[in-house]
Amino acid sequence: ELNASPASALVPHGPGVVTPFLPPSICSVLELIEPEEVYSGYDNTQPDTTDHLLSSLNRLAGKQMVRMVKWAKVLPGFRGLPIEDQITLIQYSWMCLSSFCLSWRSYKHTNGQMLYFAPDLIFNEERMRQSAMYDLCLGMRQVSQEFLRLQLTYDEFLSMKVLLLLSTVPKEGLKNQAAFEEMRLNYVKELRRSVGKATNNSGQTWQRFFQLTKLLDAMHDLVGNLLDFCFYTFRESQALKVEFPEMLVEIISDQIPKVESGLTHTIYFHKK
Ligand SMILES: Cc1noc(COc2cccc(F)c2F)c1-c1ccc(CNS(=O)(=O)C2(C)CC2)cc1
Repeated sequence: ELNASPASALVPHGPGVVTPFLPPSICSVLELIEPEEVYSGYDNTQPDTTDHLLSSLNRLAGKQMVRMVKWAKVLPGFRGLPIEDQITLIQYSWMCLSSFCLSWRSYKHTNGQMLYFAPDLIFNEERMRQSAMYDLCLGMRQVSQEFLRLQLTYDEFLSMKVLLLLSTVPKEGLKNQAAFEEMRLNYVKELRRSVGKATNNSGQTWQRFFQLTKLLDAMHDLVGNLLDFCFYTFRESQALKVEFPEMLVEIISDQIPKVESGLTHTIYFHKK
């Protein structure tokens, strides 16, 4: 239990004064390790053509992936998993994590009105249409509007994000399934704690926990459609003139066969 404060760990503070040493809470570590916002480097002097928008999104996604891997490596509990399981979990959940962070930025910066991919790449309705992903963009904007309706807190967002990293696994199980399940349970408890804080542990706590876990389940359906679009664009990238950075090429080419041969399993909180 990462949060328990061992009574014995009292730090003497000069003669007679003892200040209890409390390990940092999980939520304070999650806040500390959260990556900074990334700029896309979008060239606004160029026209908003579909290939220019999508290639810029891909360049941005590649930069985000570098920070996502660094984040996972310092995520409490993640280092304790076998390296193969770490790679599998990131490979299976990168689109889900990227979309969830997009929804949070869109909620925080535009109140869910636009898609805030980056400070220099914000999608209004016109760009959503131009991107050839209008419906996907609308779906993502709905998630950020749900954050607004719920007034999602930062700590709830951070623990939900870790649960998304731990929600898509190989059908035949991970190398160390037990270690994974223990880590996942710790973050379900962490989400429960964050929800308790957000509701002042009132009678609303369980209702809110239900709503947030429903929202996590809904993310997977939206991201499934995004992945279909991603795999299509990736396969037709030459014809569509959409560039993919090396980081994405590696992840997507590894992920396509596994997803398309049904080797992945998504863990839902609620039955369909
Ligand atoms: C960056 C970034 N910030 O959030 C997201 C995920 O969310 C969405 C991405 C696109 C449309 C949406 F409506 C989303 F909600 C990304 C992101 C960008 C590109 C790729 C891979 N490229 S791709 O083939 O999927 C594509 C999109 C270029 C066509 C993967 C993630």
